[in-house]
Amino acid sequence: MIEMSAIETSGLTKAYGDLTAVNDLDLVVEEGEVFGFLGPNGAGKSTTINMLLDFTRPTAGSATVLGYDAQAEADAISPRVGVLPEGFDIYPRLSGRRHIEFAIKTKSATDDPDEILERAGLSADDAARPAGDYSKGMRQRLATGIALVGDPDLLIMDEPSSGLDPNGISEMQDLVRSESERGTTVFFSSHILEHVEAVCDRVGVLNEGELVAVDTIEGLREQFGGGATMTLTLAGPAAEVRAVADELQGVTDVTASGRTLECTIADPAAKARLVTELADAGATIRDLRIEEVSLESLFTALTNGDVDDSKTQGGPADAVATEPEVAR
Ligand SMILES: Nc1ncnc2c1ncn2[C@@H]1O[C@H](COP(=O)(O)OP(=O)(O)OP(=O)(O)O)[C@@H](O)[C@H]1O
Repeated sequence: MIEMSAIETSGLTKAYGDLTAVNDLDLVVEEGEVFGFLGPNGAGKSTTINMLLDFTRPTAGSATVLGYDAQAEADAISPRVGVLPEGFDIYPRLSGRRHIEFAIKTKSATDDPDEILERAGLSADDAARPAGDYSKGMRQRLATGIALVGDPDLLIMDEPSSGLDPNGISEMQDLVRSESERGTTVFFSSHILEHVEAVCDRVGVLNEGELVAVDTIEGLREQFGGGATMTLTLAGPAAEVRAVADELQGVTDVTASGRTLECTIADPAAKARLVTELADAGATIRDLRIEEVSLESLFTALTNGDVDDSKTQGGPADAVATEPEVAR
């Protein structure tokens, strides 16, 4: 069998007049991956998804989804893809269960509605109630259930955690994990880094229509972050053992003051090595604190134009990762 990527775009571009919403996007999402598609509001995430689903036609470039051409073979794609759209309309008077039954019928699928409801996290009682009475979280679960109908090979979720409380977010993340375990590829778009990093194998960061980074979160930290800071409290004077830290590869900056040794760690593997080597040198470590580079600052650095000037247009980011959710 030929290796196939779940999503592959090549030079994918969408311009609205003077505005280039998506610019020359080359992206590969492997089968079985949970891929986070990250970017501030207006970065072009929804436009990209709309092109993958043939809701919008690209101005240039092409895309394949599950091996099919997104434009020429859209009919082959839609039955194999589950979509959780950014905004989701319900029929207020229909029960959640009826929504699911309707989706099964429309897709000519053979799913058991109860099984779908369970996977989406809607209880039988809630499923019997009119969807018009649902909370934001319950609506989101219903929309997810609908996306799961037909056992899709690819699940595309546009801002799935938008408007959810922390509990709802963690349920959504559990769902992504369990669908991924079933073998489904998940493409998860969000403007909030934390929501993405908890579930994604890799992330792609989109800014002003351009892909500014694709990597694992760990990889992004190493590539763009200032690493971690390790603060050790020793039993004796830190100056006596600071040479150990100075000489260790992956440790870039060392300060010794009193019994405190503070080290900047560039290579994650250096953390454990530092502890071992200090102990070998006879130091007693009384306490240890590690501060990772904050994810927000990483995301801000990636989307405010100072990572790679040749790729970004500069100018402030439209939004920051910590921006509170606004109801749509
Ligand atoms: N139909 C359209 N006509 C004109 N401009 C559009 C259209 N759709 C999107 N845009 C513009 O394209 C850019 C990208 O929008 P898009 O909705 O893809 O971003 P996004 O990353 O999904 O943002 P959000 O997180 O806010 O949904 C924005 O500047 C938006 O205003």
